[in-house]
Amino acid sequence: MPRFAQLVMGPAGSGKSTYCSTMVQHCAAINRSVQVVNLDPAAEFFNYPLMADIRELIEVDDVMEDDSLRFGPNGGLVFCMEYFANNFDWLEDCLGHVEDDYILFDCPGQIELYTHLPVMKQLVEQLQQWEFRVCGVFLVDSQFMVESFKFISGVLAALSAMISLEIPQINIMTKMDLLSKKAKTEIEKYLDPDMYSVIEDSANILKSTMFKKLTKAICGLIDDYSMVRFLPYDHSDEESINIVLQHIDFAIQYGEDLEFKEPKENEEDKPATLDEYFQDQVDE
Ligand SMILES: Nc1nc2c(ncn2[C@@H]2O[C@H](COP(=O)(O)OP(=O)(O)OP(=O)(O)O)[C@@H](O)[C@H]2O)c(=O)[nH]1
Ligand SMILES: [Mg+2]
Repeated sequence: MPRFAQLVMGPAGSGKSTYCSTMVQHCAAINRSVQVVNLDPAAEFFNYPLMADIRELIEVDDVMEDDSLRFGPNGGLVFCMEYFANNFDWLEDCLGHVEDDYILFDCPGQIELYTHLPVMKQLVEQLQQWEFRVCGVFLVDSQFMVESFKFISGVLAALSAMISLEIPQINIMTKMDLLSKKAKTEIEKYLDPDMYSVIEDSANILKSTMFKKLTKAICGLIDDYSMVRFLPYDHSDEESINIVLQHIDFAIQYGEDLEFKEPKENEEDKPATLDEYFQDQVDE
């Protein structure tokens, strides 16, 4: 029986922890069991129940206060994540083996974790060895995506995570509720981007021919592979949460080989057949 995981990634403050907590609530409402593991050694507050917490293994504050290490906050986080990568057996103990496991990993916001450090890739490989089907969920704040240049750098950040992890990845623009009406119409063209219109937009702003050419080449490359699309996400809109979940389920084929489970109902009230069930509905 496969197990399922979402690796919730993205720049600092993009809404990863909020996403995890709304996803847990949404899944509870539709009767699906989802658990969250905190992988941010600097996190302080959560509004979701934790299945496991990396701070039980190592905390950034301890690393920074250690006289022999003397790290700052970012170096401290990198040290913690490397320590984590050397102690995956801690995670294995925490995860145990629950039937139909579905786990969200709330990752830290340091972008270098998704660009050139090996720890996330090592985590993916380890999860795959434990029979997890892993989907990357890359979040970017929609407020930082409304202009062509910001959009290009957001796409490149999402792409570098995709390339380094080699797993299916769903990209999400968060905080759609914070956009003005004008920005909302503006952003629609960036969700399923036509890179040639992005080139035109940026050409009007750029003065240097050299950078115009570079932007054109980058946009052309993104368009050729058409690998980057974004789903809009608003944590207060059930429909947007549902659409995101459906895309992720599809990417990791969740539900295809689940065993059918009887709903937990009072045996006496339970209709014996589907026909009886529909008849009950009509009678009511
Ligand atoms: N309005 C609005 N605010 C949001 C949304 N998602 C997140 N936020 C807010 O954005 C801020 C940052 O959200 P977090 O979920 O902590 O972001 P994070 O990516 O976990 O941040 P780090 O772990 O520090 O990298 C919080 O104040 C959230 O309430 C959203 O969809 N809409
Ligand atoms: Mg967080």
